[in-house]
Amino acid sequence: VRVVEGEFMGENLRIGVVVARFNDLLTDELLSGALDCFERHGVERVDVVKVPGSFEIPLAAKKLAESGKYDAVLALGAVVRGETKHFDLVANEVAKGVANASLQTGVPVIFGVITVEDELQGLNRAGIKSNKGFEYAMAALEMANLMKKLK
Ligand SMILES: O=c1[nH]c(NC[C@H](O)[C@H](O)[C@H](O)CO)c([N+](=O)[O-])c(=O)[nH]1
Repeated sequence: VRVVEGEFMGENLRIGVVVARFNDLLTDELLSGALDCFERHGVERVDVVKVPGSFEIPLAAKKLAESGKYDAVLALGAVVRGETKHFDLVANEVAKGVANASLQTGVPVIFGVITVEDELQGLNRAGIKSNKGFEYAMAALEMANLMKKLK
């Protein structure tokens, strides 16, 4: 049996990050966790693109992916149901948009958008209990390295 999987080395990788400003109390934490992960794995170059909200992530993510300049793109956002009536609309559109950006370009686009009931749940995922940003960055590293093996 031959198992193919991506390692976590960051040397020679170029990663693009798209982060939404909406709920930046949470997304700033996700971003710092992701940047910490990339730095500690020796990623050579990380470019960060900021967008107003999660709904705008797919367009920016697709632009980065189709530029051919990145081995993987990480999408970071926080959709909080809380006061939002169109929580499901935003969350579903972002998930679909991120998946399409990846499939249409052949570049891994990691779905790092936390969808939570309220701010506290968000904070638990953005630093109190764990930092999902770091975890999503690991997925970006693994997929970037895996793609190089599948070429
Ligand atoms: O990233 C988010 N954007 C949100 N809305 C903004 C949306 O992403 C767009 O930026 C906006 O609709 C303009 O296109 C959110 N809510 O509506 O609650 C949210 O929870 N998270």
